[in-house]
Amino acid sequence: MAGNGNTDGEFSFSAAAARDALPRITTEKGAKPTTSSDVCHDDTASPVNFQTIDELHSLQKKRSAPTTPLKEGGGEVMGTSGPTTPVSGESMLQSVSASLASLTRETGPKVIKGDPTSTSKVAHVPHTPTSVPAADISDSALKFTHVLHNLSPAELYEQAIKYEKGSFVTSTGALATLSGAKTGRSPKDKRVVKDETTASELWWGKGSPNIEMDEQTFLVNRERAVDYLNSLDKVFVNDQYLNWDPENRIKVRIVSARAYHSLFMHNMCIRPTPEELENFGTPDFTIYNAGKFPCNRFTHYMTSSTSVDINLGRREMVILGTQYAGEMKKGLFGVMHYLMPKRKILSLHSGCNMGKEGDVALFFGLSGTGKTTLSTDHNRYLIGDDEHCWSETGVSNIEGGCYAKCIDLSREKEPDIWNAIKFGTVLENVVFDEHTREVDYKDKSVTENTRAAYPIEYIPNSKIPCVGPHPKNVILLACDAFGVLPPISKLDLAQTMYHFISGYTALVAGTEEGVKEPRATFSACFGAAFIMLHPTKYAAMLAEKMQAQGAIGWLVNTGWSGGSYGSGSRIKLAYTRKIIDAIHSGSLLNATYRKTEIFGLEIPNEVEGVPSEILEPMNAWEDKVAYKDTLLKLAGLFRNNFETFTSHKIGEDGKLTEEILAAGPNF
Ligand SMILES: Nc1ncnc2c1ncn2[C@@H]1O[C@H](COP(=O)(O)OP(=O)(O)O)[C@@H](O)[C@H]1O
Ligand SMILES: C=C(OP(=O)(O)O)C(=O)O
Ligand SMILES: [Ca+2]
Ligand SMILES: [Mn+2]
Repeated sequence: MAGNGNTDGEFSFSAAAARDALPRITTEKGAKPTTSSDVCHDDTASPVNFQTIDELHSLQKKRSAPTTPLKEGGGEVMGTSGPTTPVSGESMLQSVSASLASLTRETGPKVIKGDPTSTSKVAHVPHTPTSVPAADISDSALKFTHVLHNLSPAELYEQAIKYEKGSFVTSTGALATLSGAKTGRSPKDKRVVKDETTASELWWGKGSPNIEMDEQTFLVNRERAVDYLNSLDKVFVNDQYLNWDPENRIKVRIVSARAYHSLFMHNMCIRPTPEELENFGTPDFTIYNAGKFPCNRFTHYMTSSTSVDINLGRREMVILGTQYAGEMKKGLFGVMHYLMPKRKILSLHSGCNMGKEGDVALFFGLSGTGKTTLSTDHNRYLIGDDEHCWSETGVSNIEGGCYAKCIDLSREKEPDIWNAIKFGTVLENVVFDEHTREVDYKDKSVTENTRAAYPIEYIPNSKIPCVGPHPKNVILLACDAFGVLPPISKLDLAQTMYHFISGYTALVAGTEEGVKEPRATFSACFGAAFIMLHPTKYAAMLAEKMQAQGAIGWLVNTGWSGGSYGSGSRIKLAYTRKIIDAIHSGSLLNATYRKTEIFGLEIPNEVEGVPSEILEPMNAWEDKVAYKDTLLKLAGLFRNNFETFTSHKIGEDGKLTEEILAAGPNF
C-alpha cells in the first residue's frame, strides 16, 4: 500500500494561519515554496519501476510460455472505419470551438467532426468569420482540429488500440492502458486560483490541499494546454453530468488528447442519453487535459513539469504533465466540494450502499481502506463507491462509475468487481500475458496502484438512479497498520466527529523490502486532498445531518490485527464483511459492549461469524507490552494531529465542540 505519503502524519492549521500565511511560490533557485509536510497527502502514486518509456512498455507484457505460438508483427487493427457521433450538430461543434478558443487570439479553432483518417464525408463548422487581416493568419489558424465527441466505448477502443501505444484488449474484453510516468495523483502539483472570492471562501495555508496560483498564471497554463490540444489532429470531447440528484446536476465537458481519457471519463461520469446530449448546451465546468504535455517550469508557481490547476471563477481546470486519469475524477470532486456546500449539500469522500429495506450506509475512508470493496456488496444495492452528496432529501452519487484497486484482486473475494472487468472497462497499468492477454493481478511491475474504471451498471445490483434516502449508518474505515484499533467499535456523535476530523489511516510504506514501520496519515474529513473549505465546515454539516437523522457512527479497522505490519496480519476481508453485515442488519445495536482504555471505544463482545478473540485488539497481540507501547504511540499521533483543531468551533453548538475535543484518546 504505497504512497499515502505523509511520513509523520502531522499537519496543522489554525484560524490565524488561514489567509495570509501561505508562502509565495517562486521558481527561484533555493526557494522552498512548500515543504512536503505542508501539503496534505493522499497520493496514490507508488514508486515507479521504470526509467524510460521503452522500459515502461516492456513491463506491461509478460512472456508467454515458450510453447505458445506467437504471431509476428501484431498490434495493427484492420478495417476500422471512422467513428461517428450521435449528435448531428453544428451547435456542438460551435460550442467545442468556443471551448477551445485561444484567449489571446479570441477565436475558436476550426473544428471538424470525426476521425482525421476517416474517408467518410464529415460536416465541419467553418472558422468563426473574423475581420483579422490576412497577414495575421498563423499556421495554426489554417488547420482543422478533428473533434471526437462522446464516442462510444467501441470507437474509443479502436482509437486507443490504433494510436495509443500500450493499449490492448485483455482476455475478458477490458481495455488495458498505460498512464505513463505518473501512476497516481500528484497532490503537490495541485494549484487553485486565489482571487477576491476564493481568498476568503477557501481553506488556505498549512495542511490545506489548496496551494495558490494567480489568475494570470492560470491563463498562461490554460493557453499552453489549449494551444497544445489545438495543435493536434484530433481531440476527444466528453459532455457528461455529475450528481444523480437531478436538481443539483452539473454539466461537465472534458477535452483531452487520449482515447484512454475519454473512455475513463465516459465510465466515471454520468452518461447523458442521446436526447440529453442533443440539448446539452453550455457546460458548467470544463477540463482541458493536455496529458503528457508538460507545464513550463519557469512559470510562476510551478515547481515541477506537472500542474493540475483549478479556477473556480472561470469554472475550468487545466491538466499539464500527467496522464493519470484519476486526476480528472478527483479534480471534479474538489469542485463539487466547493459548489455543493454553497447549496447546503454535504459532499462526502465515501462509498454508499443500500439494503433491501432501504437502509443506507456510508463508508468513509482514505485510499486503500475499503470504500470500494465494502460498498460493493452482493447482498446490497450499490449507490456508489467513492463520491457522494447528502442533501435535504437523502444521498446521491456524484459519479456514474467506480474506480477499483486491482492489486491482488481475486474472483473469490471480490466477485462483483472481478466480473465488472469486461468490455468497456479501462484497466490501468496492469500486467498481462502477451499471448493470452490474461491479467496477472498480483503483478506490481508497473505500479502497485493498478486500477479498473467501469460504469456503475457493471455491478449487477447497482441502484440506478444512484440515489437513496438518508443514511442510517456512517462507517469510518481506517486501515490501521499499527494493529491497535479494534476491528469494530460503536461511536457516539462526538467520537464520530473526532474521528471524521482526524481522518486517520496507517498503511505500510510500500513495496520496498524491509519497511516495517507503518505510516500514519491524518487527512481531515477522510479526504483533505479534495476539500475546498475548512474541514470544520464539513464536520458541522455532518454532525447536523447525523443528529437530525439519528444516524449511528462506527469505526472499522480494515488493517492489522495481532501485531503491527510485520508481526500481525491484515484482518481477513471475510471477517470485515461479517462485521459490516452486523452493522447493516442492526444486530450490533443489541450487542453488549465494553470500553477500551485510552481511545475509549465501545467494542462488542460478540459479532456473528467473527472470532471473539480478535474483537479486543490486546487479546490478539502476544506481546502485551508492545501492544501498549504501540497504542500509546498512536494515541500520541492522534493528539498531536488534533491540536490544530482545538481553536475551532464546530457548528453553532459550543457544547458539541467541547464534547468532540474530549472524544479523543485519554492518557
Ligand atoms: N479486511 C479488509 N477490508 C477491506 N479491504 C481489504 C481487507 N483486506 C484486504 N483488503 C483489500 O484492501 C483494498 C481496499 O481497497 P479499496 O476498497 O479500493 O479502497 P478505497 O476504495 O477506500 O480506496 C482492496 O484491494 C481489498 O481487497
Ligand atoms: C481514485 C482515488 O480514490 P480511492 O483511492 O479512494 O479509491 C484516488 O485517491 O485517486
Ligand atoms: Ca483517495
Ligand atoms: Mn475506491
